[in-house]
Amino acid sequence: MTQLLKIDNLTCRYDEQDVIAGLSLSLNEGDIGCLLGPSGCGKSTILRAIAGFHPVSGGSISLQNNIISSETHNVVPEKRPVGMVFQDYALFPHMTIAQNVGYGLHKLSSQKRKEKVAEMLTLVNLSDLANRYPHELSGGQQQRVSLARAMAPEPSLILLDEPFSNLDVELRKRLSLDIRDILKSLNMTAILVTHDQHEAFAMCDQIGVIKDGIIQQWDTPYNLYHEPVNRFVASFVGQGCFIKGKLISHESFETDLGVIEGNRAYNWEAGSGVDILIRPDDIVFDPSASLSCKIISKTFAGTSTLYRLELKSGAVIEGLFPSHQDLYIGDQININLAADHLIAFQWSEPSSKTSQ
Ligand SMILES: Nc1ncnc2c1ncn2[C@@H]1O[C@H](COP(=O)(O)OP(=O)(O)OP(=O)(O)O)[C@@H](O)[C@H]1O
Repeated sequence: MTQLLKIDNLTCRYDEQDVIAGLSLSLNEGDIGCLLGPSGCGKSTILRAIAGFHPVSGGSISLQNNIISSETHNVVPEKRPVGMVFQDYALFPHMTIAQNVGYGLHKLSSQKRKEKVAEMLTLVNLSDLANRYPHELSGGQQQRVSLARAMAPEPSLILLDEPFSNLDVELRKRLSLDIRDILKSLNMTAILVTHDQHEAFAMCDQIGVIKDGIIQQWDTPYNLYHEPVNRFVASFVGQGCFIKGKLISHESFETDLGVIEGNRAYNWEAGSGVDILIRPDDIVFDPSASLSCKIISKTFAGTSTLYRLELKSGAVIEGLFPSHQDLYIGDQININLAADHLIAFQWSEPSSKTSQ
């Protein structure tokens, strides 16, 4: 695997105030990375720094082993092999779709430009609309044009800044998968900025969860969900809640769900107080199980239903059960814990989301 992008100890500031602090990550060629985090955490600033629109006040950004941004060296945006796709599509309204896609191809002969535009429009499945103007297209079609325009000059890296946020939920889902397929078919490397974790999970190979300008974890979607490195990532990514427990051996805890075994060793002292992350899919409805709880609320979600469950101790957890089994608020039911990945945090760490 060849590394394409390397961000090393990056610091960016506005008005003397650091908004990105010591951020490092790397992305391999052909991978789709994601910057995920709450509003204002610094995602767009990082993307703007990679594109060359925001100066770097510390650290560096390298593309194909060449530094493109540092405190002392800044390659201008138009000289960077980087394409951008914006939230509002940013198409030129007075140009046809074909002219928009061909905009960055002025170095090619007119024949080659025509061929490239046709190739790109075929790729995004819009060949029939080449002579229309942007206002004659739907939002999803305009965003596909925007992607075709960004890809046409064959940049090394595509940056996508909240590209689906103007679209409705169903279209977002479909288009994010379409765009992933298109990028993968060309082995393009890309970075997506979003605050929507479902989009990040569906599209990306690597995701960086960012809080207050600091990257908390840069990892695969699977690891972010199952192996979050801290409480913020555990709370921000996926659903779940924490139950209180006590470490009784390096791998087992005494909790309101009984004694539970982890899949990793914790080197804390026996008796240490911990919060244990319980995902809704870790809880299995099982009439023959010995652990009982009461349903206090339910949210229907199509193929599954999310139940809030109160344990005898008063602690509340969530369980996600297939919706063909309809259970009622107030029902006393029996459950099992089936967690392959048990994540615990010591009480000394600041708590952000607990069940009690
Ligand atoms: N031009 C500016 N001048 C001063 N501060 C700014 C400026 N632009 C952004 N900021 C601040 O920098 C921080 C990071 O902003 P940024 O836009 O990168 O966040 P974001 O994660 O992309 O947010 P969102 O998801 O809301 O777009 C925020 O605290 C924001 O208020």
